[in-house]
Amino acid sequence: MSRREFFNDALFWQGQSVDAQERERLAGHGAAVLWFTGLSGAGKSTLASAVERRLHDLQCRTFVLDGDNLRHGLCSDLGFTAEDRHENIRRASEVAALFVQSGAIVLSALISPFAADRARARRLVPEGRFFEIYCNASVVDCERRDVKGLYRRARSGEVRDFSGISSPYEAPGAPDLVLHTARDSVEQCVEQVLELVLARLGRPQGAQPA
Ligand SMILES: Nc1ncnc2c1ncn2[C@@H]1O[C@H](COP(=O)(O)OS(=O)(=O)O)[C@@H](OP(=O)(O)O)[C@H]1O
Ligand SMILES: Nc1ncnc2c1ncn2[C@@H]1O[C@H](COP(=O)(O)OP(=O)(O)O)[C@@H](O)[C@H]1O
Repeated sequence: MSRREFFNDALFWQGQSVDAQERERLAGHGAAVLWFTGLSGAGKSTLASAVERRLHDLQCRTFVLDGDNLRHGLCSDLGFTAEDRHENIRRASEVAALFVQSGAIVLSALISPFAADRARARRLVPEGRFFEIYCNASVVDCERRDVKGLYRRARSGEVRDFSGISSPYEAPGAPDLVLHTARDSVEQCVEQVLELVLARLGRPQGAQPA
């Protein structure tokens, strides 16, 4: 990046004015947040990593944010009370915004049960760069999968404050995309995500419509 490009980027991110042409050029880089939300077991991690693989094939730079890399480090002091979840999502949102500034596509795979927290995450990135992707699978469907055995432990009371059972999950009212993960296959859901992202951000060279 030249000094001029760097300077313009800095102005852009400080919210100061750059001329329209320059803004257009900056908007041309593919940075964005794909914010997957849904119950535990709804398919967020599976889809975030499958979409990430496809984006790598398109030479996009990506970063996945999920419980594994956040709750073991940056958020290791947090549990699952509403207060701790607000803070978890606040930190994740700030990290996502930083990665967007670096030009990456961030794929967030957190339950993020509260609409207000997701709305704040959206506000931290430039307009049109945040995609709320609702992995829509019911408690019944997720419990049937019970990928990690957590539903069973939540039903027995061993795990407390469990989303969808003993802690609320606010489904998105107007998400950018709804994936019916108990109806459609992983491959079908991945195609739906890519279609949305490529349509809104523009196709990197070599990307073909599905
Ligand atoms: N009480 C309770 N409720 C929900 N989830 C629980 C709980 N305890 C542990 N886990 C595991 O933690 C993962 C969810 O962490 P998140 O950071 O995504 O949660 S949140 O966004 O702050 O609500 C979640 O991961 P996923 O299953 O991938 O969603 C669970 O494996
Ligand atoms: N369309 C689909 N999208 C995502 N996952 C699916 C789909 N169909 C079946 N699955 C399965 O559901 C499970 C979802 O688990 P996971 O991705 O860990 O969910 P989450 O990250 O939301 O907790 C996986 O075992 C996955 O193979």
